[in-house]
Amino acid sequence: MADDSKKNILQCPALLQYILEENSYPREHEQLKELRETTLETFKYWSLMSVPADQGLFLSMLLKLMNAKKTLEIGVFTGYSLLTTALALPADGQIIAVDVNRDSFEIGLPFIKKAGVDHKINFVESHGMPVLNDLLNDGKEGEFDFAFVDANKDEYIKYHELLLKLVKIGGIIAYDNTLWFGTVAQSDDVVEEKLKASRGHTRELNAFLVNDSRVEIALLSVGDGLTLCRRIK
Ligand SMILES: C[S@@+](CC[C@H](N)C(=O)[O-])C[C@H]1O[C@@H](n2cnc3c(N)ncnc32)[C@H](O)[C@@H]1O
Repeated sequence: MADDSKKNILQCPALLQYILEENSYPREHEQLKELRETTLETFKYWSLMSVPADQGLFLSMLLKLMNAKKTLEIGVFTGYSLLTTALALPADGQIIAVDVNRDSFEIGLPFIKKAGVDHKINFVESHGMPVLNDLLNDGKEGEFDFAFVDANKDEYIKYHELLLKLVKIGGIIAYDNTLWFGTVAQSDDVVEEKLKASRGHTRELNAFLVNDSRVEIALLSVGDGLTLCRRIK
């Protein structure tokens, strides 16, 4: 099984294997499967950065239920969540996808092209904050139906303030990894050193969102934790 097993809130490997192998992989788009396998071969352990297949199926259904057309993504890596989004949007859908590293996006790009959805994607090699600020300065307030944030945890709260302006009322902002390997529920002294900083940022984000009356929230225990924020103000 792919490294999906390591960064997942389900702590029961057999159950996770059942969900992935007997439910999600059989329904995964052929190009998503190829992208996932190439990511695993290329990045080995670090392929766990990709959104897992069960979460991908959920995101796809959500985007279709919302009739989403214009979306934002911060944190592309090789493009599993990006290709998932591009496949779910209508033919005239548009995604602004931002990542500081173009090289990993290029690894996934052939599969995005093979799936015939590259025309929906505008990839921007940049940090997330300047792109969001530019969009606001260009008058794109309220233009987006959906935003997916899967990047540097230390800026999620800053992204939130800008995304609340860019995403329309009724639209959804989704934050990935909001359970951070389950460490959010552990005491600091038992958490592995390399996970500590993002654990702190994630706990801060979760506490912030609970008190944010501008959004309705749902923290889903899928993948590594996914928080949906529906803008209501
Ligand atoms: C967990 S991976 C994204 C995985 C991706 N959503 C997928 O399904 O494959 C995180 C990505 O965030 C990018 N990143 C890190 N800091 C960033 C920043 N400040 N702005 C934009 N992207 C950033 C990294 O280069 C990396 O590709």
